[in-house]
Amino acid sequence: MGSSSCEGAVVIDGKAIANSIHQEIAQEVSYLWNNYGRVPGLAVVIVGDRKDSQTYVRMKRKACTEVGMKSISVDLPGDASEETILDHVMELNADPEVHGILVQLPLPKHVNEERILNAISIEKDVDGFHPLNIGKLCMKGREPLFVPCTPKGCIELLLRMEIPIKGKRAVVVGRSNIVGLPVAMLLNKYDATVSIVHSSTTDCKSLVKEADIVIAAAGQAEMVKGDWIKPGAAVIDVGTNYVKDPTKKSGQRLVGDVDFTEAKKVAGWITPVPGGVGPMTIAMLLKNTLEGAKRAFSQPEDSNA
Ligand SMILES: Nc1nc(=O)c2c([nH]1)NC[C@@H]1CN(c3ccc(C(=O)N[C@@H](CCC(=O)O)C(=O)O)cc3)C=[N+]21
Repeated sequence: MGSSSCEGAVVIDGKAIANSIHQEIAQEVSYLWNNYGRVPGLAVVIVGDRKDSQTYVRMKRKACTEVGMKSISVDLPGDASEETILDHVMELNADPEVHGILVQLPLPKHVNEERILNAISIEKDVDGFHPLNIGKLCMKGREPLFVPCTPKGCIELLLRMEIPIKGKRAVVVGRSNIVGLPVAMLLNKYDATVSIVHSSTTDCKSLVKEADIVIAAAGQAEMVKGDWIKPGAAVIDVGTNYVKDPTKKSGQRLVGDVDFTEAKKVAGWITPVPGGVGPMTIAMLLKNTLEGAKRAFSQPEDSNA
């Protein structure tokens, strides 16, 4: 399970792997219900009506209820003030039925994103975006309370496909706070030798070509070409770029940061878009929420315990 291959690389079936993780989580949720009489709760906050954000938020809320968790929805108008959003975060921080808080990004331009993310209780920071959680992720011998979902999903794919990490060369394309940087730090924790390439790197291609593991997270449609890939490498494509496609009813098509058709011919493993990292991001969000709930339930001072 979890892969298929006819020509070239093994295509990693992220959707199938995410589905089996959902099943594992659903079992743990029913165990918690049977033993504690409580279920994990995930609050998803959305500000404004961006179409892509609404799609992702809908998927997160649906996945949450499907595994038996409680979904708490906070939908605010695009002109909601920073104070209003902060008030909602504070209320969720104090709510004993909420174990995870996700504020969908990007926030409207008038809102200071950093201020909102800093206000989320680190015990409920299921996105893993709080600076304290990111800081611990980077430090030797320290463990954050939560690892960011997309980076955690990339590692989970490598682990479940039994792709070796220790001692291997990994190259991360992109250095965003939510994917590139944390995934590089995680690969470092798993003892890969990690390089990060970005918009100011002079020769991305030759660096990527040395990699046993490539994580493409630059947000540039199909920028990683087939001839950038070392034969047999594992290629994990984090990109979610919508490009114009007049042959589609919607007029657009979702593509990754990797030229899939060409890279598949040389890689050892490759993730498709869609159906690769995307579903894993949601599976890891549920996993983080479950972990947060288990920590809360095992605390004697927890108000509902
Ligand atoms: N606070 C916050 N946390 C996030 O984790 C977060 C966020 N903000 N803002 C936006 C990005 C994006 N993101 C995705 C989640 C699932 C898919 C996913 O499941 N994609 C499907 C396809 C979906 C489609 O067809 O549009 C797939 O790749 O197969 C993609 C992207 C989470 N993000």
